[in-house]
Amino acid sequence: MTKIRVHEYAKKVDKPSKEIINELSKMNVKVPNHMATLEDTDVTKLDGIYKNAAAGQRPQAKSRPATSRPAQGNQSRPSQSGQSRPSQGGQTRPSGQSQSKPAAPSQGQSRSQGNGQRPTAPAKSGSNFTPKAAKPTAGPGQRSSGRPGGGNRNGFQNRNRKGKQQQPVNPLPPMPKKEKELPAKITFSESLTVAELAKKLGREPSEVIKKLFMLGAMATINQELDKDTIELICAEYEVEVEEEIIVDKTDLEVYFEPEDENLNQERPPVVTIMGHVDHGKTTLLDSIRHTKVTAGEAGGITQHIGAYQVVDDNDKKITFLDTPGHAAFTTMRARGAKVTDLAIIVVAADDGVMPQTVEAINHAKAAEVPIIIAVNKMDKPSANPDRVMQELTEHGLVAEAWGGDTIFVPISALTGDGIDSLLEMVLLVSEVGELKANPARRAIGTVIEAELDKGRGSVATLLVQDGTLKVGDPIVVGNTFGRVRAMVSDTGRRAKEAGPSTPVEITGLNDVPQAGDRFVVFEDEKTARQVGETRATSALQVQRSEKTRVTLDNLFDQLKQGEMKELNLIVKADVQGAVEAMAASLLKLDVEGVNVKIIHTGAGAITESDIALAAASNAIIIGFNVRPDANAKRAADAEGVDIRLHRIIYKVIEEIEFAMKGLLDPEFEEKIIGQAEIRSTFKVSKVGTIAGSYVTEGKITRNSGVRVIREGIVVFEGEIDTLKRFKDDAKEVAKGYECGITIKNFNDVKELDIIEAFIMEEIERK
Ligand SMILES: Nc1nc2c(ncn2[C@@H]2O[C@H](COP(=O)(O)OP(=O)(O)OP(=O)(O)O)[C@@H](O)[C@H]2O)c(=O)[nH]1
Repeated sequence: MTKIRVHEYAKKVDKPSKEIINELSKMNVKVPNHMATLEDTDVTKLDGIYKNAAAGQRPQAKSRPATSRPAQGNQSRPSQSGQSRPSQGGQTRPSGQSQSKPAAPSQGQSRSQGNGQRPTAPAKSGSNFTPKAAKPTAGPGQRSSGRPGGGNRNGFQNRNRKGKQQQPVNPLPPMPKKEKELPAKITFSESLTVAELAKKLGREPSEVIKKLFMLGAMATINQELDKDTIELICAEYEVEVEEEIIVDKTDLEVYFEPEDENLNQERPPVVTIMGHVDHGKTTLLDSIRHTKVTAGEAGGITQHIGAYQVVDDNDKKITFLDTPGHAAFTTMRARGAKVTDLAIIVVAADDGVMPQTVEAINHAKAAEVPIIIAVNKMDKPSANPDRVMQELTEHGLVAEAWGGDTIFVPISALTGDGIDSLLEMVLLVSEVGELKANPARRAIGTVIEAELDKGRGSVATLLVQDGTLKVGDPIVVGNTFGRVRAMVSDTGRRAKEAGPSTPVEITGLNDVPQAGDRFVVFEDEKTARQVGETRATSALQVQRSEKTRVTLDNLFDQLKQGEMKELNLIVKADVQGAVEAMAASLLKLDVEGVNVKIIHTGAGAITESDIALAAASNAIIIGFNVRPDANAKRAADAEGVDIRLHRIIYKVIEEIEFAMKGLLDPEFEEKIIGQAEIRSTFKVSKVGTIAGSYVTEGKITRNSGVRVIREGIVVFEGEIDTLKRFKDDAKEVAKGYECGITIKNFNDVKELDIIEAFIMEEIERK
């Protein structure tokens, strides 16, 4: 509401400004002139006097229809109409007095005023009052019957006998507005403007402003109020207030906030086995799986889904993440530690602590995961567990036997010795960690592995970290979504549900998520779809903006480094894990002057869109265990896109490294410098055939390369042996001159052959 000036108000109520100024002065409000602005509080007071007119004509028009029942109005209308009744009854219409009263009910909106005035209208104009009322302001004079007319007349009377009028008017303002009931509670997020708060409270903004003023704060209607002020005002009204924290539904991390701990139950620990190459990770994982899983599952064939669960002799479960052990998979292993409760670090007793042992320790420490050291290969005569313990103290892992708190378990992954006690220790450590989850909640967890399966579509191995995942659940996985169509357990059996710490393979997603992505089950499919789609869109946007940023960075780098080169790669592999491992290794390639940029990665076949991207960005495509489909092959041929297909990771890396080094060699481009036409040939013993030529274009130089062209076909390409002008050797012969040319290792020159001379020029790298 903007502030109103005296003359504006006067116009509104159809009174002279002077009268308004007088009224104000009676209220002890001093205004200098008709241009003065009125405070909201003063307007409210004036409204108390002039409400009838101030309410404007529109409300009257609305209330018209009601006037057709003025007679019954008497019985039917409550309060205000009641007040007007006596006057109607007594003095009948003509009078201003009778109307002045109804006019007064200050805020009484259209309806109530209408009631008050109704009697006048019907009395004078009968049935035709309605149309007239539609043009309210026109002629108050003629339209004495119309509402505005009535209003005016009121006004006259007001003006004429202000004194008398004042009496009845003044008592009325106190007559409270029909105040809306206050709400029991209001909510807001971050802040509210005065107007918004007033609306929520069902009060006039002016009232809230007044309250603020009383509290010592000057505020305008559009002013933002902070949390404290909102609380203060609400306290004044005794209304409960609550700040709503706006939750980003699409942020999956939000769902990982711990819920009510009382509902939590014990859950199996999730364990990752890490260690140096050849120290026995795979053997240990296999050994555990075979002794425990297959023993329990009579004849069951364990399928590889990136994780499995074992049950110990006391029916306690342990989940193992079967992360690949190759050094190139560091990325995935590091990620494995994120969902891991406990890390077993395998150290071969005959080999001791090696670089990757240290790396593994650092990953586990970074993830704040307890470590158990499995001293492996104890069956070997060369096993020296003391050395392992000794070496590990340097990395802050001191064995219990030596006064520290790190558990060391001597084992032989090969013979199975010590594995039971290793599992026992795992359970012991996890008991201390009090691993809990609430099987009753909707599932959340992490993707361990995902791939595109020809028959089944997107297949993802999920680790349920909390809650229970069920077939049919609407789910968002990373930037993909869907409904859990089918679930397969680590033992290859169909499952209907999977509780906390259970790995399970699911189908039903619209796309292939990435290893390490979070998943969340939603209440309904619609929400899941919305969240999934929003995430996919924003991921795409981020990807796009990153791409632009990279280009800008490159520009800067190029300026800085003078000659900066980049190798754009697109990496496709059969499984997401391999994609990531390869991408990580490729990014590590360190060839001076060349930057590797992986512009796109993905699991699945090489597609036409990959080719399009490669063509647009001048990229090479690396395919690991995948092939381009027919369309992609055609497109690649057409666009000249280079696709490298491999089955062994290190070969990929080697090849790219080699190519990168090759890229550093200078690049040359052929430049044709001239042409000569052979006019005659001379055979000279010892020298060979001399081509007597006439230079028709450019020049022929002694050191240029030459091509012999016969009827448009290149018959030979080589170097000049001798270039003579008459009997003398010449360095170069220009256009319009004759010369004798012999070509190295080529004597089959013929008359009318064209000799094209070219040089190889070094070109600047792009
Ligand atoms: N004697 C003996 N040999 C073992 C034991 N554990 C593993 N090996 C052998 O050590 C070699 C390497 O074992 P892997 O299990 O492949 O080792 P890894 O750590 O998984 O190796 P990467 O997968 O290459 O990282 C294999 O030849 C195993 O048979 C053990 O307890 N005793």
